[in-house]
Amino acid sequence: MQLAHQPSIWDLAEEAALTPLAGRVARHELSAGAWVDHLPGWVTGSDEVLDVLLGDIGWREDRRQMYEREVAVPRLLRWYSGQEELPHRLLTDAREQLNRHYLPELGELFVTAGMCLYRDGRDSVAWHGDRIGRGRSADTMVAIVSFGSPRPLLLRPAGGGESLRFPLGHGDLVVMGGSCQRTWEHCIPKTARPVGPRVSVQFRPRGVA
Ligand SMILES: O=C(O)CCC(=O)C(=O)O
Ligand SMILES: [Fe+2]
Repeated sequence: MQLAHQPSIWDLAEEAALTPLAGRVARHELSAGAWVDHLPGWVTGSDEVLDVLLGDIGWREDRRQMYEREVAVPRLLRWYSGQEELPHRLLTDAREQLNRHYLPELGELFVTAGMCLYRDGRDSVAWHGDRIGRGRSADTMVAIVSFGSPRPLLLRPAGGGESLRFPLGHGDLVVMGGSCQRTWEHCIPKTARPVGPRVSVQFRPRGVA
């Protein structure tokens, strides 16, 4: 006699998938030719992706050049050059779908994947633009897919001003485009609220960081 199939956690976990971008992603025009596209819930079934990202994928502490000086960055980093296979096929599919959607406007491909792990509310990144490389002088795009605990991405005009707040939850997409890296700054502020880990995956064209 065969035993009845016991449901396991794998039967309950929803398989990670992408939802369509076209006609659903909302564009927010900022000043000076900068814009932000936002699509909450772009990825469904994100738990299995987060599980992989929170595993041993080679996270390391890093230092990064910001504001013309080197500052300690309170978060862990993992960089994928574009040659190296990404740790979950959903991320490879995500880059492909972003390329199909944005290529006509961007004129080149998203290649690299920079990943940041914010272990808790004490991890953060200070106000900055992604201005190492071509983002300093030319329009470009940085596409961010967020997994895990929601954290807000704040944007303000470079040099200061009122800030805009984009909540980034599990499976959400935000794309910073146009002059955003030159004329605006962004940050992930610290929070005293008890928050779990968050992983940000940022796709950029070659030569933008
Ligand atoms: O955590 C994020 O989503 C943003 C990270 C970021 O701005 C950066 O690493 O340049
Ligand atoms: Fe950034």
